[in-house]
Amino acid sequence: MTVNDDVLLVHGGTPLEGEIRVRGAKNLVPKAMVAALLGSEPSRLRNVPDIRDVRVVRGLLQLHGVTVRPGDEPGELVMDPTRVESANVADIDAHAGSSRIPILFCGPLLHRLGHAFIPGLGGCDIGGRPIDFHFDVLRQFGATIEKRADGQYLEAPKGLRGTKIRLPYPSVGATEQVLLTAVLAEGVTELSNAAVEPEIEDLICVLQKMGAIIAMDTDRTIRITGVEKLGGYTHRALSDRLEAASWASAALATNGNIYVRGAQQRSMMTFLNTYRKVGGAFEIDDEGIRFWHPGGQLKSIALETDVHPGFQTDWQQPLVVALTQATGLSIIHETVYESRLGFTSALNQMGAHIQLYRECLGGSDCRFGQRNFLHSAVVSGPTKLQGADLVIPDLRGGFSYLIAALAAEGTSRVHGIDLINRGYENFMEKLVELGAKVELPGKALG
Ligand SMILES: CC(=O)N[C@H]1[C@@H](OP(=O)(O)OP(=O)(O)OC[C@H]2O[C@@H](n3ccc(=O)[nH]c3=O)[C@H](O)[C@@H]2O)O[C@H](CO)[C@@H](O)[C@@H]1O
Ligand SMILES: C=C(OP(=O)(O)O)C(=O)O
Repeated sequence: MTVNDDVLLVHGGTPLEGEIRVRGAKNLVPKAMVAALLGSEPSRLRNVPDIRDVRVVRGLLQLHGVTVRPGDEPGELVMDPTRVESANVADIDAHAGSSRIPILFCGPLLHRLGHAFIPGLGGCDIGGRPIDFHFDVLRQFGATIEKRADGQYLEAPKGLRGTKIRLPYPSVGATEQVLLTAVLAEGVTELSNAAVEPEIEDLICVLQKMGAIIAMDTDRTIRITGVEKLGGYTHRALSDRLEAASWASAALATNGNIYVRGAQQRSMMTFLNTYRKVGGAFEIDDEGIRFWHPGGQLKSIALETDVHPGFQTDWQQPLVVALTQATGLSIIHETVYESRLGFTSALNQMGAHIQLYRECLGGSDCRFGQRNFLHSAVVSGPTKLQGADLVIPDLRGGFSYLIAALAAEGTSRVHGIDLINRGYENFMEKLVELGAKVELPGKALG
């Protein structure tokens, strides 16, 4: 196990109380930035958070000749794609392993340049995360793909043509790949079994503003009529429902009370239902949502993660920490990623009782049943948590460790906290604002 030297000391036992603000969604903003590459005019994106995934895409856009500059209001980016060019492969390679987003440059670069080079992808280590659907759909559009030692090289010798596609699973990334490719492809594309996450709907809104023709049916079918040219867009990114839910779970696990400015009910309905079943309280107004622990015992639940409108997998890890404080047995069935429960072993070291299973517990069979994946969990609670030495494994697992450390008695040393900057804007400042007792050894906070 690698122990990074960026360590946060967390002195637990203080309820998180106060107000924080979430901005644009990590899972939308970088994709809307890629969409700007398809336009013949500058685009303006608002509500952009200062997170690493945004910086990575900004760097990639600039490598391809797109100028990116701050706009008039805080959190606004203006992207001018009028001089798109091939990037130096050696420079692009510096972005290898940085995030999942580079794969989404395929369609836009094929349209703009006729070829694309995509470095190796990063993202959270929570399963195999293959990209076979992406390459299958790109081939259907007419692309050729050559695997090279340092990445993938793509060409579209005869241009890209609309096609009929059915995804084997409603993958978010593969759906975005189809959208970003089909909008400028010749003719009509029909995508069935598409992902319909709120971030995908928002990306469709961005593309429609640029001049695309996209129809969404109620049965996971999306029809895209290719157009010859797209313009720019002005768009305010939808807010980050994943970050909002993380703070909601933190409020529950620490007996706290947090007003999350920017949180939106519409994209969080499934989370809110679950929060209420566990015994958490919330109040919604026009500007955000207040989440709190209303006192008394939390209730155990059976929970299955799923594609939208189901319970989003990125909500799972932070909520599991709160479930260690619920009375009785909670069952978690993770059906989106085969290895997203490994983070629980550190919670057990802190005093939690969580047992993992290979079987599909909790109702339905998933792709991972009868295989060698520990993808179900039984959480038995409530259990007192004790401070520990923790090494952050992935983005949401990392935030979960912060929550656990804040809820625990005593002091925890949380290693590798820089990873959290990938998806949580200014999280340390927010923790301090909420009254958390945290220290960066040798540095002042707050
Ligand atoms: C940057 C971003 O937006 N990340 C989100 C995106 O990830 P991402 O787009 O990578 O997730 P997908 O929806 O594509 O993956 C879902 C499942 O499909 C499988 N799969 C996917 C593609 C493929 O080519 N082959 C394949 O087998 C994956 O291994 C996984 O089991 O959606 C996930 C599901 O809501 C979220 O957890 C991530 O936060
Ligand atoms: C899994 C996640 O992100 P990514 O796809 O960027 O790894 C996440 O945001 O929890």
